[in-house]
Amino acid sequence: EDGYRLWLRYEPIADASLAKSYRSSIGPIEAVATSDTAKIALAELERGLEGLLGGELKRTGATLLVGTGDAKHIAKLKLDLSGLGEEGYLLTRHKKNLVIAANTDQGVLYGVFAFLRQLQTQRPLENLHVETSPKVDHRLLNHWDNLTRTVERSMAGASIFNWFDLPYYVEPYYHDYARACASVGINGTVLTNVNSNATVLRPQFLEKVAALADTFRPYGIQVYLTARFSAPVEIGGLETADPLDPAVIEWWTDKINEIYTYVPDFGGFVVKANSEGQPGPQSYGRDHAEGANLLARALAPHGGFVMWRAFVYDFEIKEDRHKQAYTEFTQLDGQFEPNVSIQTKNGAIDFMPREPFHPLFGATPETPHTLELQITQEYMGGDIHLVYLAPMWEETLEADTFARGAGSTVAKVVDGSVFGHELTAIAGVANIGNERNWTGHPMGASNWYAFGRLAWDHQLSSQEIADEWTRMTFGNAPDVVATIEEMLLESHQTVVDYSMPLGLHHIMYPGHHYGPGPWHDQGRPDWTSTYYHNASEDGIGFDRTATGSDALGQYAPEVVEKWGTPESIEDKYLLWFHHLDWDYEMKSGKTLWNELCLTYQSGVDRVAEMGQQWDSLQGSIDAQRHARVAALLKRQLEDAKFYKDACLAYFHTFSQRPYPAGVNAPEYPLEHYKNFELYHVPGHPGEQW
Ligand SMILES: CO[C@H]1[C@H](O)[C@@H](O)[C@H](O)O[C@@H]1C(=O)O
Repeated sequence: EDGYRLWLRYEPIADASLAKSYRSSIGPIEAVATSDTAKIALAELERGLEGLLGGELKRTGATLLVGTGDAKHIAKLKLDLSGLGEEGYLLTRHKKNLVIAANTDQGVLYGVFAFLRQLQTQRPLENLHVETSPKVDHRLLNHWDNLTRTVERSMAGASIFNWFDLPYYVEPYYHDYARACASVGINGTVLTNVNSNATVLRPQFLEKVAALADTFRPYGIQVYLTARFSAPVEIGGLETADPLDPAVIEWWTDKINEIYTYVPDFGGFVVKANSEGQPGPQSYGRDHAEGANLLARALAPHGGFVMWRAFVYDFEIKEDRHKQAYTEFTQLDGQFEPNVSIQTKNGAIDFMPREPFHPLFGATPETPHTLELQITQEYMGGDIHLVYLAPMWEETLEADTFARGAGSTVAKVVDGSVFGHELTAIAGVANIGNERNWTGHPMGASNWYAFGRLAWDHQLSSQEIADEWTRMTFGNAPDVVATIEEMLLESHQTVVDYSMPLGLHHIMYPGHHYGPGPWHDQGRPDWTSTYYHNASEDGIGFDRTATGSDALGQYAPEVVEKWGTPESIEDKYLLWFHHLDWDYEMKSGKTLWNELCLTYQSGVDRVAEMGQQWDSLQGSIDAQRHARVAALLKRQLEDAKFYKDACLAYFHTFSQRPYPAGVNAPEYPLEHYKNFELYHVPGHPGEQW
């Protein structure tokens, strides 16, 4: 399977004159490789150059100088590496020599990947000067992987972590996973699902965790786990998990000390507490801070930290779900230990195709936030639909919270600069499994790649990242690059348009979350589609202004002003905050009903166009990957039509207005879509085993 190599393909550079010029700039490598990390870096560099340019004998340039500032051959260059920190690197030219330098071997490894990326994307080396260090310290994948190897919400096969064979057998592909992560700067991985039980904390499993940690360490990847709050009861034999109970405190302290005997550089925990049925401190009349601090205090002496999730809503429904996290966490600001970060999804509901940024960003000056993004496409077609997510992440990162005046973007809250936080982290829920190409959809790898790149530098644009990934993955032929880039960059808006346009949300089919279910009433409002779209003869949309749930009131006044009226808010968030008449006149001059129909239709049309664009690349891309994407685009087109038809057929029962010209009316009556329960999805990826 050709996709296995991801973006690290190192195919020979096809352009002969470019290859020649590279060969004349890059000669033998001078490096000191004593640590495992340095050895990996050197091997990667040799492998990359060999693949891209051919063996060393073909290269005629001056010595490529690689190493840390204290190595003799680097020290004598007198480079200023003072701004690079622990992980940054410098790519530069010193007289005739090209240089890859850093303060640590880890920085050198990142520098090597970056240097190879220059060649893979065919950038000139004449004036090479790249100096960069990560804006966020902890850049993690979160695996929603269960110990049984099922994966929640991902469709790319079973979990890559083979808990059955560990620690005896360490799969060679763990190295490939770590290498891919390191190549984009990911430096942490949470091995277990936030919904996991406590089993992984048993000694027999800690041995397995240690084997993985040992494998990942030379790639600069720290291992983290999820901590089930009721572990002291489940595996510790205690009667309570009350975070203030001395026996509980002692149990966690011992457990954490024990973990560090297995994994001396263990990163810490992610915790889902008092959410969707998970146990938590509130089960004992305590609050999130008391729960988080229990773990944080025991981790602190070892340097670990806690990512306490803000994705909280529980069986007792208190208010618009949009508001709950803000209500609970703003009250606790200032009460968390310094090694606690609140892990907050990009939006306040749940990884919808598009969400306005979460109002918690900027609202807890004393407590840092780990931004949680979803790389897996839970509500966006799983590993079947082509959706490049970086534009969506960019939208969140660039959103202005106004917490300390204009320019207090979510990115700057997360990177610590708005409130001066030291602890900075960003997490992405992984989309990989044991599919031979890791992600199922060959284009899904673009999201793994983009996550790492953005976590390192949130100022990179989604366009730049798409360009890099496309060149590295499919080659530099201009038509291939231009076509794929356009497909990628428009794909997120496309999925929004054919599924939940104009600020609609949470109207997916329950369970598998793959297809539409706007008619669904699940007996509790926070899970029910009809609650979120609120369609009736009177119109559609969720009034979250002061006349409604007033979730809008949780944002800064500047945001309230912008989003507070249907006239001033961007169309893309309109129905998220406003309930409007079907005949409401949109900015385009069309009625809301007509605009809704036309937007759904344009999403479908765009998928059809993507199919044609992809067909035009036949012969320019290897047959295997071409065929797979072509086949998936066919299914995506069917699905997009189904989504549109089901939603329009349903909304039409309320609007009772004709379909505007240019919109294909649903093929079947509403019942057809309602009865299509499983929607080609064999079970649902949320299943717990
Ligand atoms: C891991 O559980 C997930 C769950 O599958 C998903 O449907 C939900 O919306 O979000 C949860 C969460 O983020 O905790």
